[in-house]
Amino acid sequence: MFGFGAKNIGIDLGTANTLVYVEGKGIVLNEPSVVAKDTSTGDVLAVGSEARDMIGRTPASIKAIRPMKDGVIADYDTTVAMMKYFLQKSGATGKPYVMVCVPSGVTEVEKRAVTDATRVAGAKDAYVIEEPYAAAIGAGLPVMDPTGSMVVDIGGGTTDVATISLGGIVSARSIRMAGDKMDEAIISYVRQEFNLLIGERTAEEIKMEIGSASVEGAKDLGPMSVRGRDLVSGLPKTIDVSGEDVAKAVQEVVQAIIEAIKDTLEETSPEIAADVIDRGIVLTGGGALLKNLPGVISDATGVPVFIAQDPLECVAIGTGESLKHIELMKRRSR
Ligand SMILES: Nc1ncnc2c1ncn2[C@@H]1O[C@H](COP(=O)(O)OP(=O)(O)OP(=O)(O)O)[C@@H](O)[C@H]1O
Repeated sequence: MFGFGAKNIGIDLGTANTLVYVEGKGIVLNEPSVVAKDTSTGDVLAVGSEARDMIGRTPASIKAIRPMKDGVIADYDTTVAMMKYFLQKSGATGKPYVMVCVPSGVTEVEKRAVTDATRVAGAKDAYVIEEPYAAAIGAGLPVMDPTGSMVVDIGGGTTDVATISLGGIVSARSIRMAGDKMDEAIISYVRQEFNLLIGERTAEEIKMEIGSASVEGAKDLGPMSVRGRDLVSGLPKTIDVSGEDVAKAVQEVVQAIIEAIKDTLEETSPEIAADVIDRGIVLTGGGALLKNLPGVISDATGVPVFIAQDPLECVAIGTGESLKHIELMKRRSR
């Protein structure tokens, strides 16, 4: 922990993870977007990693809450409590100006909820930046050049697809299909195929370890031993899940991501489409790490696909970089 005056701050307020970027310092905090609360008093008991470890393991008197859902605020008061904690933990002592990213295509009401929550959490003032734009900056794409770039940010709650040129978004799509939906799909697949009930943390671990975007490419992945509760006997049970099982489970989400990319490409001008073919599509966000995803997207679109360096940090880095233009951003987001 360290203290600093009112420096500008960038926050990637994600459905799965929140990252805080302090101007001049870089990323100083990266924690799960989870809050544990006492259900009777409403008191906050833990935030971040400590609270995440409680998911699925809390007694009736404690609830582990993920206050963001599908990229937007689902529980306002809990989001404020979480942001306040993260700002303090990042060492913010004065009242900073804060830039927060939001998925493209969110409503004005959803945007206002984010800026209000940030002010209530301690910001002097708050502004928003669109997530795919921040992701593109963080991935090092030439956003200001007269050349088209395409970025696909696959987070926990949303997949944001955008083409960018000359400092602005040319076309964009945001779908509420990303990492969380993959976890849900794995939970229902395991329930249907194996009569086994597993928790969301387990599903996420399975996805990260043996998840694959292509069934073909999953042959060498797994098997992985998975523990849960047998739906018939009600008792704990261990089963083996194969990479192909997981690939089949996440197919619907992968196809939805591909459709969003195709739709966005179809909407762009021939010049930008040509630039994207030349330069390729860049993937950011934690979902970009799903095995075989670049190959599957490339096969479906005919465009080369790359994963950005540090995909989980691109949005936070881009939000932080955009603080350099905070005066312009203030005018733009008004
Ligand atoms: N190796 C991996 N394979 C597959 N998925 C992964 C991997 N690592 C992380 N993820 C997934 O990435 C998601 C989190 O990514 P990220 O932190 O970019 O999202 P976020 O910014 O919190 O969400 P959003 O942008 O929707 O608000 C989670 O669903 C997580 O399970």
